[in-house]
Amino acid sequence: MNKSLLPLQSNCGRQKNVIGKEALVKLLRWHFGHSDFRGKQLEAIEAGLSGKVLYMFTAIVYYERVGRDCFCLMPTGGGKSMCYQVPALTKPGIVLVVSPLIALMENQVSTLKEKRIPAEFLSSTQTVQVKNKIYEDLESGKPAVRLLYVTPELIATSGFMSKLTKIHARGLLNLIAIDEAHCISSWGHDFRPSYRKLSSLRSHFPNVPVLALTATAAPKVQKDVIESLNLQNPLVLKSSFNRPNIYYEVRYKDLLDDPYADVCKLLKSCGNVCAIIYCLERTMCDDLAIQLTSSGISCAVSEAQTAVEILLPLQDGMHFLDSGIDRKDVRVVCHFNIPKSMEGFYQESGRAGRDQLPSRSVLYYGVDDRRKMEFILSNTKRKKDESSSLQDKSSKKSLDDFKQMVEYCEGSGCRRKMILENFGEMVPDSLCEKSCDVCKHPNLVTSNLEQLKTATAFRQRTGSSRIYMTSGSSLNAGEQLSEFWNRDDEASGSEEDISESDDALDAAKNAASSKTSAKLRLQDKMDLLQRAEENYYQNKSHDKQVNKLDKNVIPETLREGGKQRLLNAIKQNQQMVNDSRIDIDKCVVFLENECYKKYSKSGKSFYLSQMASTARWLSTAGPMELVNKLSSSSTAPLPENVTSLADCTPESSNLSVPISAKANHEEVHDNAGPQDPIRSPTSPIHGSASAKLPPILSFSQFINSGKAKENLASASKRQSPDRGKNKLEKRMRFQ
Ligand SMILES: Nc1ncnc2c1ncn2[C@@H]1O[C@H](COP(=O)(O)OP(=O)(O)OP(=O)(O)O)[C@@H](O)[C@H]1O
Ligand SMILES: [Mg+2]
Repeated sequence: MNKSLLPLQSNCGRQKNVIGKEALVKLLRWHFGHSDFRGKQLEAIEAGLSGKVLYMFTAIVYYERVGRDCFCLMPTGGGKSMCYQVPALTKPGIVLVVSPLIALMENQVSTLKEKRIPAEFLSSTQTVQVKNKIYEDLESGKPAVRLLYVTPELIATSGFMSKLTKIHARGLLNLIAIDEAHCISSWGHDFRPSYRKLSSLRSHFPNVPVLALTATAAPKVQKDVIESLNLQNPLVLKSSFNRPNIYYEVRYKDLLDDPYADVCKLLKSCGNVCAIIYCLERTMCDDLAIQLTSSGISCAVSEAQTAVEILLPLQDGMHFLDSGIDRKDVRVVCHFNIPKSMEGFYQESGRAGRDQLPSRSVLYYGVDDRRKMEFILSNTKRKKDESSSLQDKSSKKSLDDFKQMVEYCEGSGCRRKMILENFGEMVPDSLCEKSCDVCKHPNLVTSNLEQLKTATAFRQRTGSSRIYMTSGSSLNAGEQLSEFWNRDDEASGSEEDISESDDALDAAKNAASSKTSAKLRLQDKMDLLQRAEENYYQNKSHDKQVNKLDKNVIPETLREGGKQRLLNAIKQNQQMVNDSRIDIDKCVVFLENECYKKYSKSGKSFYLSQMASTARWLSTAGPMELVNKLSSSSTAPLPENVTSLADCTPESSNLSVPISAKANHEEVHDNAGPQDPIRSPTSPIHGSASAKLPPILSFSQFINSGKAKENLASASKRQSPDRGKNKLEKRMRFQ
């Protein structure tokens, strides 16, 4: 059916409730196909349309306003958009919608256009012609557009404000909707400084109702939003935050043999569904992507979001998050690391089941993740406190917020209740109806929590925490690709320097809290880390309770998945693809083998991290960088008989690539001589001889060799004026 706008009321402003409920429901059905309003939608719509209100603007100027300011709190997927889209259909003129994301605006505008509702957005991504056309329409005196989406940045420009003022002067600005209004509050989890500028809207257009919408329920945020937007006597509407169609569950990483495998199993058991996995770091996403791919699950690492996500299945190569597609049928949302706050967790898990069908939220909780996050947050707080004489309220809040998340994971009460109470909603125990793991399997959860306690206590006693290291995610030209750390980082208090050993953690925490220890000497840090590593290896063999030896096995399927990933990374890199000197397959085999050789003893996490870093590096490096890397990695070439990816197993090649230790690089260079590593017959790619290289260093050996080297270097530095050069560009991270 060819829909057109329903006949509109043009007599608004002179009577109370300009357009009645029936007419609004009719509009809803006609344009959006929904049978009735949900939650507080109708009240929010009516607030904006309600009868004339007389306001005193200054001591002597009075003005009339049709409609009332409104603060509307509705859960994710609750239908907030309808609260400003329906009013746009009730009378000529425009509804201005401020939205934080261009992708969101584009998505909503195209959906509205499909429904033949005239909507446009203005953003930096559009051509001048398109923008001019929109402006022409707005200035025409009878604009066709009903919904105009803009960014907060545009509101701050004088050019746009003067255009808006003209529209308003002609009586055509009907409503100002501020979507995701929590972005204005520094208490919120998504603060956007540009939102602060929106406070000017209320004073510029005192008689236009403002509708602030958010799914962030913290009372502090609500107060802050209302004050910052300067809402006048707003109608405050709050819907329940309960998402009855989401089943909440926590899985304990420390009790799982392999959390990666568990995610794969979980997703496979759900069938061919759309899912999102949130991780704390991109490297972990990369690791997961490798695991999922090798398990036959199609996935992609999201580039667009600050939160790193993995999506499946890929639909015609379309990443729905990156393209801003608002999918309603996400069935599973996993958090592979504990989120920073309940607000963030609620928002992200709330992406599941926006179509109201049964869905799952699964949070993988690990004690190590918790410690890492605590360290990051206290370190951030320390830095902020040091750099500002004023107490930083937001960093203290971050720590408190995180505590609530820990309680969610470690508590034995109903998860749903916990979420809702966190948002100030008191609910009866019966509300959950066994739709969280605690209510459904109380005995199992209690036993898991007991085991978790025992395992944690055991590890505390024995100091058997693991140290996970990954390479830095952004490598500058000239930096070496390495799993170890940047020794120059020691004074920076980098958020990435996390110790997992209790000893080391305590020391690191102390470092975070005391000013003097902020300058913790590199030597101390190394000692701590070395001790942690020794503890780890000592205890590993006795660690019968948490037997994780099988974690170190790197199966062939994983290796094949990894090679495929490296191959894809090179293929993304046009320079490499177009360089006829490069034999891509052989490069892939060589690089994967390099990672395998180095990490087959240390474990899967080490291997995956290095593979992920290599893939990232490959996707952007130039051909010469690849040449340099191969030549500096080893003189050991691929055996001549290696012609395919499958040929190159550890047994079939004699590669041993100690790129982690600079000492070895230098030795290798000396042996290799200045050859072109690609063309040379003895190059890693085309060569045939296989040189015996020094053994792979353990972390302790590396440190000791580093110390020896440092002593040598400092002796030579004392003689050389060129101090500060040739620093080891190494970076360490714990995951
Ligand atoms: N009255 C209604 N009846 C049925 N479905 C509705 C109704 N109102 C909205 N919806 C549907 O609910 C879904 C979510 O709507 P919307 O995107 O507006 O939610 P939201 O509150 O803005 O969520 P978020 O916080 O994620 O932005 C959409 O698919 C929408 O079509
Ligand atoms: Mg929305």
